[in-house]
Amino acid sequence: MTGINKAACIGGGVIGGGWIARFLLAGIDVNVFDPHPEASRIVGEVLANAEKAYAMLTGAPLPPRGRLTFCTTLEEAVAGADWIQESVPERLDLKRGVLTEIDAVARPDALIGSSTSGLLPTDLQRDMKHPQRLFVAHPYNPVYLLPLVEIVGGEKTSAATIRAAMVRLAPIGMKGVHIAKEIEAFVGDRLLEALWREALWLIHDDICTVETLDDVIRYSFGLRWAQMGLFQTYRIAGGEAGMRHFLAQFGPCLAWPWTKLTDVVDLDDALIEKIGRQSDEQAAGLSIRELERIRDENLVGILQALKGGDGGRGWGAGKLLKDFEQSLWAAGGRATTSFDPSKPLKLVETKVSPAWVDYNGHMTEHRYLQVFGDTSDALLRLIGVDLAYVEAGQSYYTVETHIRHLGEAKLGQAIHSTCQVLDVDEKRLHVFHTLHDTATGEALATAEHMLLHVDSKAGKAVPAPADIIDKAKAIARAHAELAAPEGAGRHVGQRR
Ligand SMILES: NC(=O)C1=CN([C@@H]2O[C@H](COP(=O)(O)OP(=O)(O)OC[C@H]3O[C@@H](n4cnc5c(N)ncnc54)[C@H](O)[C@@H]3O)[C@@H](O)[C@H]2O)C=CC1
Ligand SMILES: C[N+](C)(C)CC(=O)CC(=O)[O-]
Repeated sequence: MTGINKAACIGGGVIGGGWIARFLLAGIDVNVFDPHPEASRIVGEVLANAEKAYAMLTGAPLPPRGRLTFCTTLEEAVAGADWIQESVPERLDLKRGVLTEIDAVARPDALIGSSTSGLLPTDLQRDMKHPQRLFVAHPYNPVYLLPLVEIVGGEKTSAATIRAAMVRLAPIGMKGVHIAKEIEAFVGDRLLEALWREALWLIHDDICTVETLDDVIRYSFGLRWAQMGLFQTYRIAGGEAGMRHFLAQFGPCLAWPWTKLTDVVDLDDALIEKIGRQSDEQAAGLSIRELERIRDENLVGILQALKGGDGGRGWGAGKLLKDFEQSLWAAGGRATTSFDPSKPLKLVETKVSPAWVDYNGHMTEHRYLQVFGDTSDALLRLIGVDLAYVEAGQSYYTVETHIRHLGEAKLGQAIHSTCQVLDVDEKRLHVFHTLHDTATGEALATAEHMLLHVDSKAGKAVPAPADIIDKAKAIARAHAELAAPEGAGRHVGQRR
């Protein structure tokens, strides 16, 4: 088994809530145990954020959302789960107690991950009867958008557990990295804490305010780090001589008195008050929920930009997103498998993402083509032209497109596309797509395309196989009974 069938989340706060959303939106049923009286409200709010973000992140067909169940005992929550994620507060005694309780009632083959930010798995597994299945699965906030999970084993964790944990992350759109040796705070939080310690000194010593410090990050290396890490960035900074030159030039600076990294600032009342006040000023009245919305929209935009990186192949977290989407398309998800012949096919449902909006405040031109292209792709999958078919050497290429813009699609608006197949022959597929406002049904744009069946290696049009043509013709026959779409056959400059 390489996927998670049922998950249990013990603790449903900031991180537990993020895990719950990640699992549910990947189609996995989740049981939750959290004694907090408002746990279901808090989880509900995180889930609502996650759903908004996913609607903007991807047009790929997500599986039906998993079932969410709040349980009154830990035992009830853990029953039947094959991945149990502990996300209770960061206290060794509390986590040990909870993990030992999980261990006593979990399925023998269940994997048990801890979200701890820095505790050693060896310490966490000390009292467990089956410690071989406990590992650290350290995520990043927001768990539903940031894909990384640091997987760390303790002295008693089995190699099989680590392998099993790693393979189960890809199907939920995450990237596991196995940290070879356990160490407090692993890799990510080691780095973040070094930065955090130095940042607190800079505020303490009145070198800058929290806002200036954040500006220094987000207008410079913060942007770089989303797409290349520290070492690849510095390799480039070494110029043509690369990393070795970089180390020769900047290595000696490490011995200069640049940092206070080894000292820990005293977070006394005065410093807490100073940081709190400056942080309030920086927030300028925005609530945590509003800041989360802005953060999520920005992360969606960055992930989408990275999906188009490296010449469209996708780069880093964007490549991971692209691969995840391909697996969603391959799995079919919500894609139409049977169709109602009395209507055009409804093929793509999505929301207008922040990265799609232009200076006019509405969806920019090329995103229309993107949605219409996705609509053609969905139609092709429906008639059997899927990734395996394309990899085997044949495909359909779009050779002509005419888009009409009839209305405006605004940020966050729910939209969907429909397709009417106008004509099919052995090489050609003539389609008419319409983009609708989902709330009103209003047509926002139409696109008419001619697609040609090609042998990709030979680079020339060839007849499609009979089974593909038969499926396309069955749809075209049904669609021939519908009224011809208004606007079909129009060209630019034509009188209405
Ligand atoms: N907040 C962050 O940025 C990150 C936190 N983490 C780690 O995730 C874990 C959870 O942290 P947060 O979600 O931030 O804390 P949180 O305080 O938001 O949530 C903790 C939740 O655990 C619940 N809880 C307490 N005792 C419990 C018990 N015995 N059984 C079940 N639930 C219980 C609480 O009611 C609360 O809802 C910690 O280990 C933390 O280090 C990891 C990555 C990032
Ligand atoms: C502050 N923190 C140590 C809990 C942060 C993390 O563990 C990871 C993150 O999301 O920054």
